[in-house]
Amino acid sequence: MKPLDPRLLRRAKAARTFLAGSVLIGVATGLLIVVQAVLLAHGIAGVVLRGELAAAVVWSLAAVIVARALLLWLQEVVAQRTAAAVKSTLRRQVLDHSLKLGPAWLSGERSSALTTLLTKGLDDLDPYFARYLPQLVLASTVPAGVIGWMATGDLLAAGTVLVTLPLIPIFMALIGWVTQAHSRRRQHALAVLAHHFADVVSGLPTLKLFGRAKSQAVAVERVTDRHRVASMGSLRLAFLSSLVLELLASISVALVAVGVGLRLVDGKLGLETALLVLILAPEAYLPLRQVGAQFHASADGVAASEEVFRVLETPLPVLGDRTDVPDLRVTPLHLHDVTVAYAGRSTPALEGFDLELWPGEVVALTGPSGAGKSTVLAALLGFVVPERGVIVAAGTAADEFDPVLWRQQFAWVPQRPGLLVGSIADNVRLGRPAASDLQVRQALDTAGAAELELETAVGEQGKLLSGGQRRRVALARALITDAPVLLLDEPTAGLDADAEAAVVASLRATGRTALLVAHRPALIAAADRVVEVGARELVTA
Ligand SMILES: Nc1ncnc2c1ncn2[C@@H]1O[C@H](COP(=O)(O)OP(=O)(O)OP(=O)(O)O)[C@@H](O)[C@H]1O
Repeated sequence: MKPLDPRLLRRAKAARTFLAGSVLIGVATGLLIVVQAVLLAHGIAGVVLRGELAAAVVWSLAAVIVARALLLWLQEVVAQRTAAAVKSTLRRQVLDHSLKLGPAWLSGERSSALTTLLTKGLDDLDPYFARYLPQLVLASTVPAGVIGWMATGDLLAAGTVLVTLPLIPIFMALIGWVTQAHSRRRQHALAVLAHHFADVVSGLPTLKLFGRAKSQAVAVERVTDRHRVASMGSLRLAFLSSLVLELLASISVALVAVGVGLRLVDGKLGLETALLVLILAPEAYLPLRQVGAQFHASADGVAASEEVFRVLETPLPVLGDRTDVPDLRVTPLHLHDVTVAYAGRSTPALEGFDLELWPGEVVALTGPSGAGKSTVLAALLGFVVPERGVIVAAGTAADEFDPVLWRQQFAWVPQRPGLLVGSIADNVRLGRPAASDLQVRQALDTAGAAELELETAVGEQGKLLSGGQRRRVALARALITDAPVLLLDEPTAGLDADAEAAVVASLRATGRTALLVAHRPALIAAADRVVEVGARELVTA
């Protein structure tokens, strides 16, 4: 684990400003430490040798202490604000990047692990900014100033500190290697715990039905235990390494003290200089020791930020930028030899697929489960990039167009439509935010959802609605757009025969081009053409 990840500075502007501010505060703190030691040594020597304590020394000492307290407060305030700014910057960047990587990438990630990373994971960066980084700056500024000043009074003591001081970073680096592995293990254990828990909670009704709820409780216990063991391991390591660093620093200070004491007795060193060296010696080691201690507190945050960079460094697909997207109301679409392979799969999900989609026609895609029907829709929407083959509109490959403008040509109802918390009307309006209540009502009626009230709550992921109702709300959301092509993945699943017939009739009445993934005979029969995915041949209905 690097003491300071340059990517953090590169990605978050707030971190750069903070580091610059910390260096200024670090230099000022170093100066104040030396001034404080000089004043203390002068004051104590005055009392011991002359029996007097100058008021100027007392007041100056008080001023230095107040100034140090103010610097500490300033550092804390700036650090907390920086941590908040960096976390929100990283969160925004990860969300933006995930959106650009698209649904195909997201489906390969564990959403619960990503959620944990963006919430609790990044919160672990607080101690990194509030404690570790300021201490790291102090560790690289204060010892230099302190040793330099010591050298002006006692070269031998300064030499002793100079020789023993590097031992601390060497031990810290050794401990760092071990800590890194521990932190990764802990982050992994936390991610496993998060998605295991999320899976169990979402599957609780099924588990109860099959009488497996108790055994899952045992599994959750096991995963929790693994997280506990990993956390305890990290704590053990933190305590042990603090012990080692404290011991090293104490022995080093003792070495300096013995030398100073002997020379003081021999009369080779004045009392004031000896006091100055004795006061300053621990100050040289303190920032390094503290850095070691804070390193553990922030290791989890750094591990989380590494995970963030893994996401941010996932290369984005090359996106087209042409804005002259043809109007698919009048332009046919051609899919030629389209082959799509998902990462980590040995066989392509869709192989050598050909299709012509003419304006206004209703085409049904059929084929066995897993044949690649949904993948055809994903390829049209640009969510997956074909490994081979091309999608062409008006003589131009679809991937040359700006994807946002290209997708405006389509309205999509996926197999599992994502509904947001809010009312039915809110969800339908996602298709056209300015739609009036009347237009929302009409879209719902056309989608066969006449019985649904506009203000009915849909709940999280549409959980307050039945499966069929969710699909019809999603269908209404697609219909209310003015997209010329409808891509509908089993739009009538969960509907009874009458409702299905009504939906099919109203789909036709819109006059738009529709590509339907269809299993049910009524839907297949209603299409102008049926294309079997996986068969590479067109069947006319
Ligand atoms: N994100 C993904 N990552 C890896 N493999 C995937 C992904 N999505 C789909 N697949 C695989 O690609 C193949 C085609 O999937 P697709 O969903 O297109 O099939 P489908 O014909 O729509 O199936 P169904 O009728 O069951 O919905 C399947 O073998 C599936 O396991």
